[in-house]
Amino acid sequence: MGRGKGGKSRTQRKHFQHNRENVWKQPRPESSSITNNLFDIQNPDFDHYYKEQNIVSLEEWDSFMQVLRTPLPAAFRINSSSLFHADIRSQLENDFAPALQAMVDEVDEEEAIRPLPWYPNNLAWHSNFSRMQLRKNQSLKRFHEFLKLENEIGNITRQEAVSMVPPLFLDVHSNHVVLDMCAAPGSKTFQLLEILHRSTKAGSLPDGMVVANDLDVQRCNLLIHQIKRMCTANLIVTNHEAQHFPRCQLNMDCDIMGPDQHNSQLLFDRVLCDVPCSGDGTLRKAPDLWRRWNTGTGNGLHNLQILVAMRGLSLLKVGGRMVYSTCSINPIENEAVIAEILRRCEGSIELVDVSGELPQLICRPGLKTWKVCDKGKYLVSCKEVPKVLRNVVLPSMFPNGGSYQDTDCNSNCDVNGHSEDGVQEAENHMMHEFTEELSDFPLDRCMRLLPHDQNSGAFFIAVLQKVSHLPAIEVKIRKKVDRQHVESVNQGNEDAQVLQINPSESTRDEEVCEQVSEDNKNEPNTADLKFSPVIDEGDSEEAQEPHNEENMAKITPSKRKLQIQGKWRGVDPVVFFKDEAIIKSIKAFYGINEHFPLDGHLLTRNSDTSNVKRLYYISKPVKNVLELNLSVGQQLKITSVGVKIFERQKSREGRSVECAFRITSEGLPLILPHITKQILSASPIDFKHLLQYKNIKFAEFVDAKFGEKATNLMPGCCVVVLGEGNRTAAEALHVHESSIAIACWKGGASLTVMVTSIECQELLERLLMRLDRATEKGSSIDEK
Ligand SMILES: C[S@@+](CC[C@H](N)C(=O)[O-])C[C@H]1O[C@@H](n2cnc3c(N)ncnc32)[C@H](O)[C@@H]1O
Repeated sequence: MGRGKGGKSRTQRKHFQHNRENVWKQPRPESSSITNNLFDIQNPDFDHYYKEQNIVSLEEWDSFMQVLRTPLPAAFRINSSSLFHADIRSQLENDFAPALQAMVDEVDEEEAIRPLPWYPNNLAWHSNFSRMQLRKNQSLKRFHEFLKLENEIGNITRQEAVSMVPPLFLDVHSNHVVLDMCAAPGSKTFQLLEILHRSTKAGSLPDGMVVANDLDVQRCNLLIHQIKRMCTANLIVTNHEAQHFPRCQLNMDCDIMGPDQHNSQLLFDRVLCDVPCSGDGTLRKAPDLWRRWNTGTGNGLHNLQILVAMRGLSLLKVGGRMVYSTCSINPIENEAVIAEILRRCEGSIELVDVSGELPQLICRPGLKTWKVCDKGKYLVSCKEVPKVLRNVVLPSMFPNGGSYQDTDCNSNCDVNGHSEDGVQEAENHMMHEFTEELSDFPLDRCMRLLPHDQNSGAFFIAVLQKVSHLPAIEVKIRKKVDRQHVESVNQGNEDAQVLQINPSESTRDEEVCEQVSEDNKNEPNTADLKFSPVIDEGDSEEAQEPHNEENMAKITPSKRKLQIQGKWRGVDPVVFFKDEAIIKSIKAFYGINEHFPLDGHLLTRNSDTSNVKRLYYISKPVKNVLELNLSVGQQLKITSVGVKIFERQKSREGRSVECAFRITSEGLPLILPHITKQILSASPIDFKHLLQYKNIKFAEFVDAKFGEKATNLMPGCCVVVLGEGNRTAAEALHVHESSIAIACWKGGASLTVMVTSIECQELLERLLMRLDRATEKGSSIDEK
């Protein structure tokens, strides 16, 4: 195929330089991108604030700011679960890297593209081009097209380099149940799923799973769209406020989880807490943030961040790990949050030193001291905060925390140091000379990634380990609900076919405790509120939460109202599909072996099970969670679950065949190793023709035998595997000759491909590249 090779062409180089100049018009680095013409890339408040915080030493300040003002180089990750990940890596190493390098050699000393040294197996790449350059520069067109196509297909994910770090520190194993609390748009969820699937053999599914949650429905949909490319049966997507993520806790004596799963609450081995933040670590990517930057944003998010992190820790198993991360530079959203949760957890949580885990990653220790700023006023201790500011400046923002109850100092003074009786306490805070606080916690174990260290965005990461149950923390606002005599009744899940999702109209109303909603996140609640939703496993009020209607009468009316409202509004129900006749017909038609259980693993999102259009496959751990969720009154608001595996063929042809359910592209990789009928192996040339022409008459296949076999298939859906032609599909799969396969429709006289055009195009290109390589290899062997 006529793909460009790495040779240096003078015209190309000239063209590249010309285009590059078009993009980077101004002298670097002060204003080095088109975007920088549009936005003011400075903000005196930002400079002042971060100089006060000693984010970097004064000697480093200029280089820090210089890099922060340049556009962010694009980075991307090869999805290790893709069939073609090795092909793509090799294409980058052997084709794009030398070709792009040849273009930039005389312009720049930095490598055009290179693998990120700290990311395993050369699967993550840094490019020395900003997104804008990739879009505008003609010479980069081929590379840009490649990135776009592979991203769409799901072979790569375009993601900021530093954002790839948190999942790596989570130490996920294939049997872990993982919660991604603020997951959308899903780049880290994707990574977590990849890690989970990494060590599972073809044809089997991991014992673990991911619950990806986000507050924003639209962003949840983005995540679903992203992850669809992954074809996983081990994911549930939920839509809750993370700080009120349901506990799904059963009465302790129940053991509905089966002998291999003793938990009666949905607890997690790993939690990723990538909280909403002010995002000033992304200034290189979003320069409009310069204009909007102010200290209020971080201050306003601090309390929500604590609540989300505390909820995450309470849902974490003892011994489990949680990673807290933000793309903010601000210590109020970072170290202050970590210090506060360590304070609240009283030794049950440890901050882990992971500095040796990714030795090539350049990171700096977390800060141990910082200041709180409100509207230009800098405060070093909560004792210094005047009464009028106590709603916005919380004690938890200071290195040593504290409480306004413990301090009467300044209590009569307003923000300018005026006391209530009108007498000015001149320079009040000066008089008291509060000393800067230094946190006692080992906050230096937190990690700060800064832009000028490795030409990236900025990020903050803290790794936390739960060493024992959390202490029960005082909840002031929580209404008293007497549930002592309430028995938790576990409605037998085996006869409940329909999982009609949780009886509550809104997540906000779901719990009785005080909460900070997304809407009022910039207005922190009363500062001395020792609120925390933390009541750990076992001693939680919710531990005895009743879920049958009889018991509803014993709890508060408002709670009862919420519990019996029916399914979540606007969300499709999750229904176990149990139509034996259909399941039997699918099994028989495709000859699905017993290693791939369908019973209990198929779902629909339609309560009218007589008219099911799509069937979703779920893995065993997902099944366990759904069953638990059913038993606890369907607390989870599930927007997506499992992988679409079968779809009813609506056409006239579909109605006349023995099995109207066709295998979907997403479901094919999952079921492929388990089907024994309706499957054929095609020679590369016939496979290629199928992708090229989409529909081929039986008589027109190059391999006449293949045409014959295709004629003998039952009418309806079938699968064509790329093989060497003379093997059966089962043999082809068995010898790992290939797991490249496509779903087709066997009609009266021809085979029709049932794959989208873009997938066909990508598959065709990959196939042609492999054929090219095989031919090259063959000819070099011949030459030898
Ligand atoms: C930093 S982004 C997460 C990025 C994501 N982890 C990724 O890697 O693609 C923060 C997310 O938190 C969500 N969010 C904001 N407030 C939330 C809350 N109270 N509970 C759950 N999610 C929330 C936002 O919708 C946003 O998608």
